[in-house]
Amino acid sequence: MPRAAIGIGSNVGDAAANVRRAFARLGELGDVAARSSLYRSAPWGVTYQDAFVNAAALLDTALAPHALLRELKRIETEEGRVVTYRWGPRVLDLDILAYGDVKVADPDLEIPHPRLHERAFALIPLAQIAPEYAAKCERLPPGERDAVVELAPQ
Ligand SMILES: Nc1ncnc2c1ncn2[C@@H]1O[C@H](COP(=O)(O)OP(=O)(O)OP(=O)(O)O)[C@@H](O)[C@H]1O
Ligand SMILES: Nc1nc2c(c(=O)[nH]1)N=C(CO)CN2
Repeated sequence: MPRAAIGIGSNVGDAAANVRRAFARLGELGDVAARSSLYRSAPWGVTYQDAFVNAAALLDTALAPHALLRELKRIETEEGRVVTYRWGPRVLDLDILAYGDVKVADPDLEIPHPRLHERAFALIPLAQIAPEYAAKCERLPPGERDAVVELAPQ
C-alpha cells in the first residue's frame, strides 16, 4: 500500500489536543504507521499569530492522492476549521507532504508539498519518523530549526 507523509498543525483552541485528535482521525483513512512527537513552533509566514503545535504521521493508505486530499479537507472541516486567510490561524491543518515517490503538479495538489523544504515546522517532525529527511533538516538555517521545540514525545 502507498505510504503518505502527513503534516499536522494547529494554533487555535487546545492545539496539542487538536493534533492528538488528528492522529486518531487519520486512522480512518488507513494505517498510521508512525507518529512524531508534538512540537511547538513559532508562526511561519504570517508571524502575528499564536504559536503552532505541529507533528507528522506516516499513513499507509489505499486512497489515491486526490482522494486523500479530499478526505483530509473533510476532517479539517469536521474538526472546526473555518477558512480565514493564507497561512492564517487554524484549528487543524492537514497537508500531504509526500506520497511514496509519486509527484503531482496540479492546480489543487502538489506533491511533494512545494514548501516542505523551507518549513522547519514540517521537516523536523517528519525527519523524526522518516530519517531520509534528516539531510534536508540540516540545510535549514539554525535560527529556524531552533524555533521548533519538541513538546511531548509519543
Ligand atoms: N500537498 C498538499 N497538501 C495539502 N493541500 C495542498 C497540497 N498541494 C496543494 N494543496 C492545496 O492547497 C490548498 C490550500 O490549503 P491550505 O488552506 O491548507 O493552505 P495553507 O496551509 O494556508 O498554505 P500552504 O499551502 O502554504 O500550506 C488546498 O485546498 C489544496 O488544494
Ligand atoms: N509554525 C507554523 N507556522 C505556520 C503553520 C504551521 O503549521 N506551523 N501553518 C501555516 C499555514 O500553512 C502557516 N504558518
